[in-house]
Amino acid sequence: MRNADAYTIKHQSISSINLMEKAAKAFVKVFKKEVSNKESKISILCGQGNNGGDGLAIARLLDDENYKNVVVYLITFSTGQSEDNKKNIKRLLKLKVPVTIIKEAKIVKNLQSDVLIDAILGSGLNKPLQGDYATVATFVNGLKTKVISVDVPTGFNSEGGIAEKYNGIKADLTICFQRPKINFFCPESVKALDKFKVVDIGLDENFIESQKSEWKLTTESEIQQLLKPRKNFSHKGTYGHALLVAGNNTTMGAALLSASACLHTGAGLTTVCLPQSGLTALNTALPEVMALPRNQYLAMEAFDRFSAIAVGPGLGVEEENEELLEKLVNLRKPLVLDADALTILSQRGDLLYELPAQSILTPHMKEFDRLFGEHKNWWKRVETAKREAIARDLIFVLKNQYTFVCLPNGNVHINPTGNPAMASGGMGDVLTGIITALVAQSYSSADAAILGTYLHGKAGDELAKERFTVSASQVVLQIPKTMKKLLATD
Ligand SMILES: NC(=O)C1=CN([C@@H]2O[C@H](COP(=O)(O)OP(=O)(O)OC[C@H]3O[C@@H](n4cnc5c(N)ncnc54)[C@H](O)[C@@H]3O)[C@@H](O)[C@H]2O)[C@@H](O)CC1
Repeated sequence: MRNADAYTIKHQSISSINLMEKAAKAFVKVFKKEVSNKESKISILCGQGNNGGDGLAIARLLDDENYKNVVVYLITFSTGQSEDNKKNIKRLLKLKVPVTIIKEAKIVKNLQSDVLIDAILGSGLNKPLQGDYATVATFVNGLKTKVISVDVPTGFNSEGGIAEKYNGIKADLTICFQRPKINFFCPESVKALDKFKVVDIGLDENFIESQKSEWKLTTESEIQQLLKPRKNFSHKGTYGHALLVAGNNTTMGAALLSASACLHTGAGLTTVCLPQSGLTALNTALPEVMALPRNQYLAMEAFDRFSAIAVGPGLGVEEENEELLEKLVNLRKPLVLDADALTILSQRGDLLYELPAQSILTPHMKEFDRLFGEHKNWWKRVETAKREAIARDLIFVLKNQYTFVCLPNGNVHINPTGNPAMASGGMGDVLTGIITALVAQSYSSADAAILGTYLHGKAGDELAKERFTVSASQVVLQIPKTMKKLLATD
């Protein structure tokens, strides 16, 4: 963003002070919707850098908008002051907005306001908060006032691991400029923010897009371009034959959910390789789906006819399933590996390192750590996934509210869809079914992982608009509607 900032200033003949003005305007536009009462008591805490400069410009713009009780507190714990900060203080001092200089943290302890705007430190943070800065953050967090941060909460680093003992400001809302910070997508960010909104401040988009970055936030238009419509004169053979090796006596539901997701995501044919005890349930619940009984007579030739094979949902970790997984790995065709298949792999390092290229692994945090060891935080976990994806030509779908899809080319696609209403059993089985259906329909492993993850979350988001919780079966039935809508708006 700093490069984009500099590029925009140079190539669009916009001065840095005007860019700051644009950022402040974009902030105020969202702020007005969040805090519509013009009588609200608003305290703005400003630092001495450009984040503080934004805060000063915001104070002036809120005054223009007739917010009647705006008070600015200028934090002067450091010696330097940025040029644009100086310019904005001059502009502000022409108005009647009260400005108090803060030399000691204790003044913040008793601030009386309805809303506090945090513009102390932004993306310029270069070390953890210490001394008075840390004390101010502690006092702000104790105020029980709604806190809205400018660009990033004070003390929160935009990239890299989030400290286990975060000591910065906890914001109710962060209004962030142009692009979300990568750390917003790590679960540990809950220590620093409840939600964030990204506002366009007019940085050069072509330049941003041209910048090399391994981080890609999946967008709806990319998904619309990936998604292939059904073809004229097509038939079931056109859309592949998916196999799910799944289910066990007490976990047959996982196999059914996966198979149902596969069917509804458009695989031409779906077969489940399951124990005899699941046949009645499968035939009753999903008459469209075929069965391949999983017993001692199962020959590996039976696996030749499938265009995609997933293994793991509700499989069980018994010896015979471990042997079957080994045989599947030895077929040397890409696999989709989930749940118990991942558990088996975590005990069979030899198999893990023999996985066929382009296989897709869909672990949640615990499954991932069982495979590759404990990780201190999500940043480190994603680093490992990136490294393993590159080294072994694998795709990792690291499940989380914002799932990270790590590809063999080193890119990490952050999936923006999905929500807490979906946090319930069976969701992972559904995701496996969706991804497998896409592989069966000839999507590359990378595209199937990116697209499948997006569709899964998007279907859940559509359902969550009207529901407190969303079940896995509901997501399955929503998938065809979600796909249709995405194509319709293309
Ligand atoms: N393209 C962009 O990203 C734009 C950024 N703007 C604003 O500029 C901000 C970045 O401004 P700056 O680079 O001036 O940096 P900040 O305002 O975030 O920080 C100011 C200075 O504080 C010092 N500092 C860092 N960590 C500290 C710590 N732990 N304790 C005490 N002092 C510390 C550093 O020397 C830093 O330069 C953004 O967050 C955003 O609010 C906007 O004004 C316009 C456009």
